[in-house]
Amino acid sequence: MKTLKADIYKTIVVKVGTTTLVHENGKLNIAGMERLVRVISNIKNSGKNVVLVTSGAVGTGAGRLGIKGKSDIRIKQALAAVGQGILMQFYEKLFLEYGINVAQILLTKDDLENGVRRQNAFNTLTTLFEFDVVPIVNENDTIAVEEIVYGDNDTLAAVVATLIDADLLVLLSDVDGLYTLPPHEPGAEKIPYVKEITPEIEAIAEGTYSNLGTGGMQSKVKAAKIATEAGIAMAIIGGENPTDIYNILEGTNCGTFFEPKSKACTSKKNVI
Ligand SMILES: Nc1ncnc2c1ncn2[C@@H]1O[C@H](COP(=O)(O)OP(=O)(O)O)[C@@H](O)[C@H]1O
Ligand SMILES: N[C@@H](CCC(=O)OP(=O)(O)O)C(=O)O
Repeated sequence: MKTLKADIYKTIVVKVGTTTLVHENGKLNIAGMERLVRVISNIKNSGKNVVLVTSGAVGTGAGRLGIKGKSDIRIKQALAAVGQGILMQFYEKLFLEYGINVAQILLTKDDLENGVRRQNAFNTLTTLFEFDVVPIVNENDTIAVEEIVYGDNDTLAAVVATLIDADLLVLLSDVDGLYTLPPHEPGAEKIPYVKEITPEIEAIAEGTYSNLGTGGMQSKVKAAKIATEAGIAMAIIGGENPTDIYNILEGTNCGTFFEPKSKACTSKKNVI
């Protein structure tokens, strides 16, 4: 099935979830990260702007310190502070193998809703594009509590995509799309194309989460709503096969594709 024409995607936000980056034991999935970095580097070399929104700081920190099970917010913040550096060190090493420069950007909800800070985030991201750098974004977990937290990077990625007026948002997860039921349940079937996010689509996203992930499918559908309403196409694909991003860029459907509303009908949110 065909989706949209490839060359319309000039600016792409790729979000990768903890489940793709970190093994169940908290150690980094080196092969998974290498595959992802190779694909992003190649897309960057083809002349596109790419932002990588990465999760995995809490999971990586927990693996390094040997902390198991679900933790409260204070512990998670400390684990994220440990894990973020480990993640960035790894990304730095892998991207450099392909000659790609990266930058770390840590944001909170407050930053993206406040006019001056939002403008500064926009300026930094777009200037990094001018320098051909891949910005690597995560939530600033140290200070992101309750009122100012997105809590899941799916929403953060969608808001970043609207900030920079991206053309495409791709979410990589441990599941290769949105299913009619939680995917381990009998009879669950993948939904390849979502033309409109109806209450029925929102309802099927409520369900179980993986052990490591945060928002589950619910936050991915919420992200799709934010993105498509801003005229940005979105896809959910399996994190094990990041080369599927090429298929989406070529207009071939894989995973679940969410059709964007017409950009002409949406306001440009980055004009401040
Ligand atoms: N209808 C559904 N379709 C697909 N996945 C679902 C559905 N309902 C619940 N899920 C769960 O959502 C999980 C993916 O979200 P999450 O754990 O947050 O992963 P990630 O770390 O990739 O963001 C899957 O492991 C799956 O079990
Ligand atoms: N900021 C957190 C990410 C939380 C999150 O959204 O995780 P996930 O559901 O795996 O994308 C971290 O780096 O661990």
